[in-house]
Amino acid sequence: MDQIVIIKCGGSVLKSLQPSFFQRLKEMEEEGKKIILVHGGGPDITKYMTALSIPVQFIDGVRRTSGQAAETAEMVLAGQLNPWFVYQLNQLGLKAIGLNGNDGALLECDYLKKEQWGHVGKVVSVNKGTLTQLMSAGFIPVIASVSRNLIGDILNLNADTVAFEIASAMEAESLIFVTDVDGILAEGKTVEKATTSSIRKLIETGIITGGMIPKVEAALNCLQSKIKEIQIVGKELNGTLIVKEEVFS
Ligand SMILES: Nc1ncnc2c1ncn2[C@@H]1O[C@H](COP(=O)(O)OP(=O)(O)O)[C@@H](O)[C@H]1O
Ligand SMILES: CC(=O)N[C@@H](CCC(=O)OP(=O)(O)O)C(=O)O
Repeated sequence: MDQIVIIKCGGSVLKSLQPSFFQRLKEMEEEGKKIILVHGGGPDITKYMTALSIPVQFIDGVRRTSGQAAETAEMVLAGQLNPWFVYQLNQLGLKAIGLNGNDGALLECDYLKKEQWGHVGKVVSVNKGTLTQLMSAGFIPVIASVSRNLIGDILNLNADTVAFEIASAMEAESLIFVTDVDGILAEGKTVEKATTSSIRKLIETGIITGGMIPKVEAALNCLQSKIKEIQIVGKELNGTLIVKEEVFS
């Protein structure tokens, strides 16, 4: 079976991805790996919300999303960043195709908890067929983390969570989170290897906060599924490897 690699690019880093990143994608393709890209766009959504005087609120790295905030998220993610990213990839000779959760009925979504989070969505199911057909035709799917539910309400999806859901549904071999820091940092240094218990401790002690929380939670969920390799890395692709608890004999 094809080895599938999911790469999630955070909004924090999307616009400053380096040639080495795109080169690595090409190498992975040459190695016969199938790539799926997922992207966020938190900073740009915040920028446009601020310009439109829409209040911005994050709780543990997840945006509380009003109806207007959801409209902004859809405009920015599916209307602007996704075409921009697809364009960059195509320019470099990678055959990319842009999708949001609606395209090819890719993501079935519903409200996470409307009274608490507003228009934040959760992924109910992933349409594997949409992705496998595109990949068989030689495309790299590039997925924006926004979708609509069955009655057409816009749902803002955290891109780290979407990356995990896609990785899990596609039985991916690895999931790589690319962000604006070289992995999980503690006392100013990269934690090279993290396990469930070390991550829990770093959250409890307030070392992991904000936007790193959805990432490590997605990583911990990956450890429960069959995904073998999970990394959180910076632009140069150096960072933290997340592994199951080490067994000491
Ligand atoms: N222990 C930690 N190590 C590294 N980054 C952390 C940590 N705790 C919080 N963060 C924050 O998480 C941010 C990355 O998350 P986020 O801004 O949501 O990025 P992205 O847009 O890539 O998803 C870092 O820039 C940093 O400010
Ligand atoms: C519900 C929720 O938090 N949605 C995110 C979607 C974008 C995202 O996840 O962007 P990053 O990858 O840059 O963090 C948001 O509104 O910021």
